[in-house]
Amino acid sequence: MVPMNPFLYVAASSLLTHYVFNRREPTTPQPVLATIFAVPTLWSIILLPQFGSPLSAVLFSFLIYLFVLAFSIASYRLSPFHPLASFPGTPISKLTKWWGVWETYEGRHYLRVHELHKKYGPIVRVGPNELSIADVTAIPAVLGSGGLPKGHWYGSRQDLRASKNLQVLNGDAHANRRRLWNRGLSSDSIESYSDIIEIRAAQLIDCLERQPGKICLSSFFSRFAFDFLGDMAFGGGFDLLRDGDTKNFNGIVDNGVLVSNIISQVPWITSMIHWVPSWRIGALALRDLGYNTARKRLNHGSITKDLYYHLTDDGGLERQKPSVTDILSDGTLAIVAGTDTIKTTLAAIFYHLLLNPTSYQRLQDEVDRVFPNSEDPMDFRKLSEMEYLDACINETLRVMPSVPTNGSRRISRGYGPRTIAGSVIPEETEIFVSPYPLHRDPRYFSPEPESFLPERWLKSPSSVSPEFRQLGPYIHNTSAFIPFSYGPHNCVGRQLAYRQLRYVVCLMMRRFETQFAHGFCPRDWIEKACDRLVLSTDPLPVVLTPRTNSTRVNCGV
Ligand code: HEM
Repeated sequence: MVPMNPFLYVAASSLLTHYVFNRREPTTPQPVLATIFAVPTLWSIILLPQFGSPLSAVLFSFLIYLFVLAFSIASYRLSPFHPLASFPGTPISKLTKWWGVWETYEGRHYLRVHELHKKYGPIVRVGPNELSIADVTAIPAVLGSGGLPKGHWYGSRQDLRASKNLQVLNGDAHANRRRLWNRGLSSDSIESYSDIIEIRAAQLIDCLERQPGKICLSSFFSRFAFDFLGDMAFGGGFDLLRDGDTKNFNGIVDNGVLVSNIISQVPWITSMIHWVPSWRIGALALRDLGYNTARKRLNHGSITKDLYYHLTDDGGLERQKPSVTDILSDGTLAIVAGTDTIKTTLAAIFYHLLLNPTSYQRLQDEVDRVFPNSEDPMDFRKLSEMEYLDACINETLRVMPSVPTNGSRRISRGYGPRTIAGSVIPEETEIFVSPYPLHRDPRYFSPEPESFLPERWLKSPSSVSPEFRQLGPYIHNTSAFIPFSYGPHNCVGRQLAYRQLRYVVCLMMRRFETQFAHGFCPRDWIEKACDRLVLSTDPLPVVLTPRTNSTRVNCGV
């Protein structure tokens, strides 16, 4: 029998669709698209006798169905009945994740989330089913061992047609792969990569000495990072300092990570990446760069004990050899994780030092004191004892962590609610614990948490200036300092990163006086830093002047 009131029937099927999707949240677009196409199509056939014209029946069914579905979803998400209703946030963030897509596209997502925390406090609803928590107690509870498994955010980091890389794995599979990475980045392995740091850093200085006038410092840091990573992980192969970025490796990484970062806001569309040509090209180019580089390395076999020597278990320490497809998928991760982070951090260190001449001078003095003879080799042990150098590096990673957001964790269905940072959080909630808002929280870093003040890291009271003490009460909670994340999924390259950063910064300070280039606007540079998982910055134009013995004396040695 034809229904008396077609509106009610179509509307009821919309509400039923919402109920079903709410109970069994789809993780791929296919069931969503199939349902919202199939249900109104069916109604238009049933209602055809009532409307006479097929066009009117189709229009009516689709309009009513989609309108009621959208209305129902929106009302539920904004209603007091939603499981996350008690958590503050803007109406738009409660309503949809598409605001996050836009902000991510613009690269401002990390700044918006920080603003939301400043306005609403430590727990903020940043999506219909997502919270951002900026509270130190959430770090072990969410990211620590015994914390939560990775959330849907990580799904978008995965090429669906390939093996999972280390970053997206969970549980035992992650622990097994991580063991290989741990060996490749253990203290002994890092010791063996020190020669590569020295050679590539010397080549960087050589290149810079040959550049007259204004140069883009970040571009040279990027070349250094690529060349070092290529030698350390794949036994060589990039040589950007020698040839320039002729194959556009930087562009490939930038485009590839932009795509996955946008998709990570709405991970259920990951499989649609292949429907949008520019996304597909960007993602595939990055995947191919990682695959081909790793494949070439595997074909050559292990000549030195590089990272891939350990990832392929050429030392024969595992009961079962890792599979080739798994090893290949880690190639892209190695490139993205080990190049952009170093480039951005080096550029950010110089940016902050140049903006703060007192800090620059104090670091210069320390460098000249520890290495008084400009030709002496730099001993890595001495570098790790340079308190002010580490203070500058840590302060940069605090105010401008090169990974400002981190991936999400999730309370899985069936595991019940969890109490985190004093609040009961229902299951099926995605949770972000991000460095950026934590590092700028006055409860953890004071005085002036938003300012670059390396002195806050100095341990002995005698090294802290009276000016610093006058700024206000001192709070320094390093438990809230997580630029390398925390727990079993933290950065496996942390120690290697410090080694590179210390060496390059110190060598640059020994060899050059650095100034911002004429006309450079520091404010624009920092405001344009975009979150692409790793912060992506504009070029950093500077002028370098080689230091002579007389300038060293003038600098207080
Ligand atoms: C300043 C430099 C660096 C910073 C700030 C940094 C930061 C991070 C962060 C925050 C994560 C966790 C990302 C997530 O939420 O999943 C991570 C993971 C990772 N990083 Fe780094 N990183 C740096 C340098 C490096 C270097 C030099 C390597 C060497 C190749 C490296 C390799 C990795 C790998 C393989 C992972 C994945 C670990 C896992 O999932 O178990 N990183 N890094």
